[in-house]
Amino acid sequence: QETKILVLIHSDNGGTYTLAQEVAKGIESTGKVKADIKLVKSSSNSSLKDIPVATVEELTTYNGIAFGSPIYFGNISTAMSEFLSKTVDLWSNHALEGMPATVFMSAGSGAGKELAIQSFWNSLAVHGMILVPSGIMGNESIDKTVPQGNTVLGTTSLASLKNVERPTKSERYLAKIQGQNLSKIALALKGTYQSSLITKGDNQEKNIDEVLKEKKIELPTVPQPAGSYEPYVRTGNLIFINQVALKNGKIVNPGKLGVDINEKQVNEATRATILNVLSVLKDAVGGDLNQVKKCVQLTGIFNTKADYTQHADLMNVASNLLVEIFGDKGKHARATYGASSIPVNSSVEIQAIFEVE
Ligand SMILES: Cc1cc2nc3c(=O)[nH]c(=O)nc-3n(C[C@H](O)[C@H](O)[C@H](O)COP(=O)(O)O)c2cc1C
Repeated sequence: QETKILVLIHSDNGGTYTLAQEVAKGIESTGKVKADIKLVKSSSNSSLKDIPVATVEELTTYNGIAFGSPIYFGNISTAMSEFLSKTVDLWSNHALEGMPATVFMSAGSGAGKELAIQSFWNSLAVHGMILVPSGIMGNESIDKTVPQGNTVLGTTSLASLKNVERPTKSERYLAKIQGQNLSKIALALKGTYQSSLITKGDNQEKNIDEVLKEKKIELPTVPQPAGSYEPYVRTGNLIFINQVALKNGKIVNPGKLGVDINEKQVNEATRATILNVLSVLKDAVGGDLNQVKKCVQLTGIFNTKADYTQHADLMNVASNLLVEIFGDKGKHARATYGASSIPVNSSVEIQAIFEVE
């Protein structure tokens, strides 16, 4: 299986992103690891707007994570902190334990730069991640005639010192070798800890009810049809299901993305929708989800504005959950698109086809 490292960042003005690009180059310089740069939240900044947004669920699919954020008051930035606060389920499932991580940060003056990385490390230590420091790696080669953002914990960049280009050449160099170091450690640790890369395979043998219990995923009651149709149709070994974001008789976060609701709210609605799909699927296989042989195809329809293009990121919430539950059997073909309206003002509709025994 391919070795992949996530470079997970928040950036306001692009400083963290510039460092992230160097970290990614360092990761890929080993020739054996692919680096994906993703944001913790979407950005309208022109240099950042095309970077994909990561989901919490996908963190476990990587072999290591390089975290990067601006320093806010000697600490993690607010957006990064918010993202980390959503990883409670991963934490209680020990999902990131033993995975290597490193931290780099973009500073203004550099005030509290080591404190900020150390504080970032607190959260990663609670997750049981293997923290990879920089030590004095590369310090012999940096330009000491100007202040640099080198720290023993990880690279920073002193963005507000204007007499030289920032991040400096030296800071970019340090970021690159920090990435390279993480890459080597990720390769060495690959397969030594229980990431979903391993459990995914295991899940194929595991009882799906146990997987759901372990992951604290509760399936809702089967939604009843709101019109002249069946909740599912089985033809041969294929089951066809269509659902919207109905939960306890109400639509979760109704409306149009970018007008009534934000991406996070659509993500919640998408999770509710795919859980409805699974609930109907369970009903269709007489209560035994172990009979599912394959998720064949998902189609995700989102209520978006005409110029919206990030449907694929929205749909990953559903796709990743299926892989998390069913392992390789959960991998599927997929289509996503935008619609100007969806029945009962749901922000999302999911169509699914499963092959069963
Ligand atoms: C609320 C806030 C607090 C900040 N606190 C610090 C700080 O304690 N130390 C520091 O060096 N820079 C501080 N900065 C400056 C940012 O770290 C700096 O602008 C950083 O380069 C932004 O990274 P970016 O270019 O990726 O957005 C702060 C900025 C903000 C908005």
